[in-house]
Amino acid sequence: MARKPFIAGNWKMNLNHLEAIALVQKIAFSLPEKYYAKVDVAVLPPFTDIRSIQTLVDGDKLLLTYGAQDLSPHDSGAYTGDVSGPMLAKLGCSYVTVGHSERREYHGEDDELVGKKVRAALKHGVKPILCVGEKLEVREAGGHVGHCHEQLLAALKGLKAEQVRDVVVAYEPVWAIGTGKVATAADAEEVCKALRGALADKYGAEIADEVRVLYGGSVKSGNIAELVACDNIDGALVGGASLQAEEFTKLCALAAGGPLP
Ligand SMILES: O=C(CO)COP(=O)(O)O
Repeated sequence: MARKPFIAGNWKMNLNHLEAIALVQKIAFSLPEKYYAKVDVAVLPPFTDIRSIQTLVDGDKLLLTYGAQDLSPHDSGAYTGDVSGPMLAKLGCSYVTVGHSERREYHGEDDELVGKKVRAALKHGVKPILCVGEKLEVREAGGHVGHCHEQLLAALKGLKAEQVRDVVVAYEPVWAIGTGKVATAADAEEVCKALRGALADKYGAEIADEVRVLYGGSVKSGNIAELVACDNIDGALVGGASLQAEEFTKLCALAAGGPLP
């Protein structure tokens, strides 16, 4: 089946709500509506920006969607500093990243917690973008496919096949994030193909065929075309390049198959 490419901009801890409005306005202005027939585009800003973006997207009826970068596994309660799935749903979030390597590294998130967050997102109709990826030493030892496979299945544990349809998987090799070292298209395809294969074995070919598998790690307008040309790479989770309107627009247009606007 032909999966529609998907480009998600993970802003990480960048841009206040005023800067967020300016960036989304620029993207909306420079990427004409016709491109959205061929590519889905989302931005994933910090929590403090989401309400402003919701107002802008709703007010101007933009085709771009948005989401968050994390959520609590709980729906409400005494969890100081956390933000819940129902809160994100109320803000119109379509997506939430879960299991990003920066959360695994700086907040000690393990596969069990990541799995709880995946379930919390699905419960409230927010699609989780489940990130998996190996560190450099794992790749050098040749363990990358096995490592990502394990992270994927551990986070999806307990889900019904029907629920897995709504999960987006993102393969983000840790050594390629923010380093300018992009995995070659062949390296990325090897893992994305294996992840889709694991989904097919566990949940059936039909579901595996539908799930979008993204690549992330130093994606730019200069390398997006060869990545999305791979059979099993359905788009990208973009960090640094998603903070520049012109570069991000170019990248989205190329993922749509061009031409540049
Ligand atoms: O972590 C990433 C997206 O989630 C990738 O970040 P960069 O595109 O800045 O390498």
